[in-house]
Amino acid sequence: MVSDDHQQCAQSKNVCVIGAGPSGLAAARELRKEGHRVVVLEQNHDVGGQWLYDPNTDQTEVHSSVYASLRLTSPREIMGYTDFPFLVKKGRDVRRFPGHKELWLYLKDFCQRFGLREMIRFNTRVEYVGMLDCGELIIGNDLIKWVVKSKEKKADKVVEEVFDAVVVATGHYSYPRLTSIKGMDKWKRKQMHSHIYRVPEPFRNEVVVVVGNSLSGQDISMELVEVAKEVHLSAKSPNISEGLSKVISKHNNLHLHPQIDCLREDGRVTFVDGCWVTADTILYCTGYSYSFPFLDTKGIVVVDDDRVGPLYEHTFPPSLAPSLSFVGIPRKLIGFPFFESQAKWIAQLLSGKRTLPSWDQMMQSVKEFYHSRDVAGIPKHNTHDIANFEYCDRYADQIGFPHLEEWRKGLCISALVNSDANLETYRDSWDDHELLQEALQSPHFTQLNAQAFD
Ligand SMILES: Cc1cc2nc3c(=O)[nH]c(=O)nc-3n(C[C@H](O)[C@H](O)[C@H](O)COP(=O)(O)OP(=O)(O)OC[C@H]3O[C@@H](n4cnc5c(N)ncnc54)[C@H](O)[C@@H]3O)c2cc1C
Repeated sequence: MVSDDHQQCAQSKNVCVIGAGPSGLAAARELRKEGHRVVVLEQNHDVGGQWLYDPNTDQTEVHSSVYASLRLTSPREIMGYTDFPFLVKKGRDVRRFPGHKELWLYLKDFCQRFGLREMIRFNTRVEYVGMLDCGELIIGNDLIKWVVKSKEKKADKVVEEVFDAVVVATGHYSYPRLTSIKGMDKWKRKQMHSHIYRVPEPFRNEVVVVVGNSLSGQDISMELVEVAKEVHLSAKSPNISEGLSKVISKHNNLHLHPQIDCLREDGRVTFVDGCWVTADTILYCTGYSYSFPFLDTKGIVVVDDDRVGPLYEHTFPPSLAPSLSFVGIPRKLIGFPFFESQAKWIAQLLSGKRTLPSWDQMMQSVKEFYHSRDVAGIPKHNTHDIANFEYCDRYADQIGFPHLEEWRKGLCISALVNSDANLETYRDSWDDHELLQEALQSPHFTQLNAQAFD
């Protein structure tokens, strides 16, 4: 284990990071590097967040939505943190798109390498975060302090602590986004969300309706067809990818339908085109909602139709910055390096090395961002979908963080294009060999390779 060099910073703060998933780990590391005193509170028994697979779905609250067969949708080369490549390791899952466990092991290696575990209190769930009542509310400056109440598993006692700053890194793939369908409450057969789907076996010989054809909907349908009697995939749009069309034409028991119109008490599921099937199970692959049940900001930060706001650059609520921040809110970007850039920014703001724009400027920026999304016809619930490398580079510029390497961008796009055309095979067969060579010959792999596991 080699710990990072810690800076002596003039304004060292007591910081609580909530969550030890990929974004919380990046935050903890950068905060400590900057000289802050860091405590990470993690409800689970280990690091990894989504990547800590949890086969038990019968308990009331499960964090991870990862299913047993899940393999990465992005190639491993683009997944790593900027100075810790996600290398192929002997005796492990060496595939380019490895299974979920390999990413979990990578995150454990990351913690080991940089000595992060010592900052983490495991099995400790945060139940409340709120501003310390200082008599009057002092908004927008350093004097806000935060009360964090947490509870250790199997202990009754709630521990109350006060911090100078809180970084929320609790992820957003754990609270199912449920659709509302006519007759849903009266439909007596099995209805479940992909959040608690793990293996196909319980659906053997069943007729299953899968709602939603996003990544999980497609993946799960593809494995269900091997055991279920029939799989009926209900998609919002009739425009499906070439890859999905190929899969459907290959399997006699996989059928595509439009949206569901209503559910009937006798088990019928009727689609908007009038077709119907009698199903045993409806599996909702309808995505996830942002939720921070522990967070009390007196209404300053709210979640409105999956818009968490107002957040300056998806990270800081202007009225509470920099003492309250969020890492990992944006979707549809290359996650780990972005989390690092967010973490660095937060750490440097807290130490006083950098300053934020004025409250007015931050609010104006948020407003302009919302307006640009409205004009582009992007629904509010997709506020945090970035899908834009330029945004990541602009974000990085604010703190002098390196831009995403061109090969990272290229490999990300080639995987997306390949999955679109070859849904069933893209994780095992590809044609981006030149880009891959470029990546493997880049400093990320050639210079950091030796350091990563020395
Ligand atoms: C099915 C699925 C497939 C995915 N595939 C990919 C992929 O191929 N590539 C990719 O880049 N991303 C993928 N993702 C996205 C994935 O979520 C991110 O890679 C990453 O895990 C986000 O990290 P995070 O730390 O922000 O959140 P998480 O990984 O969710 O970690 C949050 C942590 O916070 C903890 N926590 C939450 N609430 C509390 C509390 N109250 N108190 C204490 N601790 C708390 C949780 O236990 C958890 O450890 C996938 C997600 C899902 C669900």
